[in-house]
Amino acid sequence: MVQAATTTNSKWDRKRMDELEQWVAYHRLQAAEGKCASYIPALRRADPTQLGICMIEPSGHKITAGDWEVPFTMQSISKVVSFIAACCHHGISYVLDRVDVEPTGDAFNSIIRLEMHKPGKPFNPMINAGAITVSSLLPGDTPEQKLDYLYKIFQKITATAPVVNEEVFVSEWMTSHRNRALSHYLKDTGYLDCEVEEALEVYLKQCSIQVNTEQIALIGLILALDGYHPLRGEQILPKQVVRLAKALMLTCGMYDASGKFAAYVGLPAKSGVSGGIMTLVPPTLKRESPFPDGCGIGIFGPAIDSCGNSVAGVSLLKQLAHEWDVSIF
Ligand SMILES: NC(=O)CC[C@H](N)C(=O)O
Repeated sequence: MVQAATTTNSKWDRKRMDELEQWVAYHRLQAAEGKCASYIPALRRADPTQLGICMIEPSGHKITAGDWEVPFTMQSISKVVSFIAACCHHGISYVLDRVDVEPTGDAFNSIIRLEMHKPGKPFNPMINAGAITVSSLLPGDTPEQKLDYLYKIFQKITATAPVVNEEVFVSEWMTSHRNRALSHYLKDTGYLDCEVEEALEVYLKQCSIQVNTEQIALIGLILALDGYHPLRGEQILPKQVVRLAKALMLTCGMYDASGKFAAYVGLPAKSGVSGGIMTLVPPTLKRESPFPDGCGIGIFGPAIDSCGNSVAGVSLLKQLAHEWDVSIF
């Protein structure tokens, strides 16, 4: 049985919470530098001044600050879960025959490299082209069956049944011309395992799964522990698959800002255009670390920058990584 994450009140904990609250109050102001995504009409209405964070340790202990309970859609954070799901079913080499593991330095929805390189294999599963290929690889003959496989993995990690935000899904489905173009191109070059509209339905529904920072932090925690679920006391995902996913998060997870994020924060992370960021601190031998046993981190701050990353979220993470010395490097 999965225990609910708990909140304790030790002195040390109070200190970490107080620091986090102060940082959230400060970095919330940075949101003015960004804007809520507007190319998906339903995301336009988010409150750009919101910022929240949840951190979960292997004990289930939770540290939170700001707007951590606000629901948002996973968007590209879901790409990590679908990549893991496809690898769990097919094995790593089958998936990597169809999507590469190289960063692009281009925008997340860029189409340019598909035609510039032969064969037109998508560069990595964290950009839209690669993620749509991965969604098409999920097992099942229909979008429902493919999503069902993905939902089961989501549920195993978070102990909650995924809920798709239909409004966000429909809003993107109706306007997804670029993703449709990418999907047609992938179909033409043989990198789609089902029909265009089916792959798109799976991809856009997985992007529309509604979460809050706690669920995102929980997924991050399982990744930090190489697939081990400490609250279930069980290895729920294969170690090699999780390690590969983390390498991809580090090199490609923040799109064309992944290099800067690795340099200034130093943690594997994945962002989404709704303003979510999933990141994690692996267990460390440095016992003076505030998180020696590791932790998962979920962030929500809907004002994003030109790369599609939460402005306030990234700036909060820079301070947190610096002050608490949690970079993996
Ligand atoms: N960066 C993102 O979060 C992109 C996800 C979004 N659903 C899209 O395909 O455009």
